[in-house]
Amino acid sequence: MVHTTKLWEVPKQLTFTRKLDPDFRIPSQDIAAKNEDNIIHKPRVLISGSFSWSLPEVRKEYRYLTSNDNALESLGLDPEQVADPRYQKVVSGEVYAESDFEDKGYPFPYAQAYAGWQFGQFAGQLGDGRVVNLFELEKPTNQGVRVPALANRNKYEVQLKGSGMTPFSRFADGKAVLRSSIREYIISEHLNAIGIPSTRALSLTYLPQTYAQRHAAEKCAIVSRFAELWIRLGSFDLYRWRGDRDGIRKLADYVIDELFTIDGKQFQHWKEILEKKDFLKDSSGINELTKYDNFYYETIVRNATTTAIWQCYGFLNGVLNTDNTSILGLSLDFGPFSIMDKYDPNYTPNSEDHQLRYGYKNTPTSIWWNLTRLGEDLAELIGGARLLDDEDFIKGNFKEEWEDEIISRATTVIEVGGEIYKYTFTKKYVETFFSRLGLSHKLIDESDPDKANSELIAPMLDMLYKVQCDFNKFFLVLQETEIEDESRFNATDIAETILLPVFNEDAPSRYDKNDLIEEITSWLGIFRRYVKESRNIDPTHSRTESKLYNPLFLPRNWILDQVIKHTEDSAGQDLTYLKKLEKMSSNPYDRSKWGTDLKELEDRWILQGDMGEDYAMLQCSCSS
Ligand SMILES: Nc1ncnc2c1ncn2[C@@H]1O[C@H](COP(=O)(O)OP(=O)(O)OP(=O)(O)O)[C@@H](O)[C@H]1O
Repeated sequence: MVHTTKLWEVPKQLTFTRKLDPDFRIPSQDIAAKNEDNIIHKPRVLISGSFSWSLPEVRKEYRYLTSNDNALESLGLDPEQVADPRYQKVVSGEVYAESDFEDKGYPFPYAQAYAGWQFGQFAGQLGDGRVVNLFELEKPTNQGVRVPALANRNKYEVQLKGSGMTPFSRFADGKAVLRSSIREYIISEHLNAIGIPSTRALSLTYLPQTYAQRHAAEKCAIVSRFAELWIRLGSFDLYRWRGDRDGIRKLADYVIDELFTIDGKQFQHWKEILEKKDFLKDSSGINELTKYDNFYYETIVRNATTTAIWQCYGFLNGVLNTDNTSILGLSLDFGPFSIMDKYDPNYTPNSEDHQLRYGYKNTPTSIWWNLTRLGEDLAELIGGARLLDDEDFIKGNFKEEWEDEIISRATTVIEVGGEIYKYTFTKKYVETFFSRLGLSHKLIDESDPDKANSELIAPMLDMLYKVQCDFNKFFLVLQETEIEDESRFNATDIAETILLPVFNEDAPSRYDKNDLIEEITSWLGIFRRYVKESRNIDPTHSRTESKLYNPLFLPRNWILDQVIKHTEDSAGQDLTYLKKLEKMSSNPYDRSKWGTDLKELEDRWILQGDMGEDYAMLQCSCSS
């Protein structure tokens, strides 16, 4: 579908600021516009309120670099407009340097308040320290993007990252460097294109005269990005910390009304997903679910789903604090992320995460840990189901005699949530690996998805750990390998001649090659049985469907580093590498969209694990 809408012409609104309370020091946009004592950019702790009005800081020079075609499509925007200065001034925030921006239809921007648990410790108030939220855009009716329809909001919230200081900047500078901005810009759209729920990135603007001190002085940039909602688990942590019962309820009602309600009825996506399981069967006291219980379970199911898909693609965020965990289960905030090159449960891309808290094997438990904090934030709402209409409860006149009942019910709701999380995670994990292996989901026993995990997937990962081949390439090679034809199937041959070269023979291995061949052969036998059963149970299913799930290209760390260096060295003048990476990572299943330029570079970038040890399993720091 060809869109003709121009960004500077579409109606723009804000819902968050209408439904939630402002910082009481800046109660109106007029006061923010006066900006006495630079209050909209000065860090401080808010004693109340969900947001502060703020404006992007004005920079000396803005140089528009690029926009993502899939993102333009999702927003229903005309792709031709990106060359127009009116478009470029919106996505860089430059338009807000003009005093008449409100007359032109742009609402006054704001920064959200939130808090967070970081590496297991409560960090107090955080908030959008280098982000301003600009406006909402209606989604076009025909969405051409291949992402699970998790959210049901008919609009996106657009914001800028790296746009300067806000009341939430704490001790930092409000800036984002070009390096981290390129990384976020590329990975957001790559994840979305793979089919992993994610916040999205629309554009990248370079600030050639703005520097930030990181390891060295680095040039800065601004990413414009969008999501159905930018609320994090940490948003709820803030109100609990403040002891603000009314704030928690308002925020929960906002999320429920905006996201989990269709035609006035609360949407119970989680119940549809878990149709076959009755999690409440053995839990006395919570048979009647309130809207807050449903909201909590919805958030659990969405996060379990996303976490499972991350694991199947080896994606690691690197910093999964509650302020980086989305209420909607979107991948969010891309710092030291990576896509794991070789299967290693102990891998973390974050060079500062010495405890491996956010390493591969600890990711599912870390997200559940965060969701437990959310359960505690919501404890009075999920525990006080019987009291939800009580006037004293609503007004926050808490009575001691309620306490036991609230604690007991909230504990049960959270415990049931744990079961829901475990089951949803396992089911999605097995389903996603089945898709990558070209197997029909009909083979999965819904009452016990773990069975296929222990029979097929766990041994596969064990084998991949020992063999240390490239994780993604394994699926690509396997999907091209004949498995079913009896006359052509010889597991040992396949192990030796087809799979072993992929298995990086030169890499040092603690395991004997013959033992490895035996293990591969044995696993191929199990896999072959699954392939046959898959065809028997679901004759319409074809193994080639795996091509829709196995990306031909991944933006690995070394590729990102190369593109960043090339773009930085040319001071943002030579965008050829960036544009090439953008095309390949936004269309990872479709080579025909990669363009005809830089073919040699393309050939190197798709070598997957064959680049050698120096290019694999790289780490980076949080500095951004
Ligand atoms: N350079 C900076 N200037 C101001 N605030 C910052 C800066 N870097 C990080 N922060 C703030 O510190 C907190 C944690 O930072 P983190 O790196 O997780 O988030 P972020 O990448 O800035 O933002 P987001 O989560 O919105 O992508 C956030 O509140 C963030 O706004």
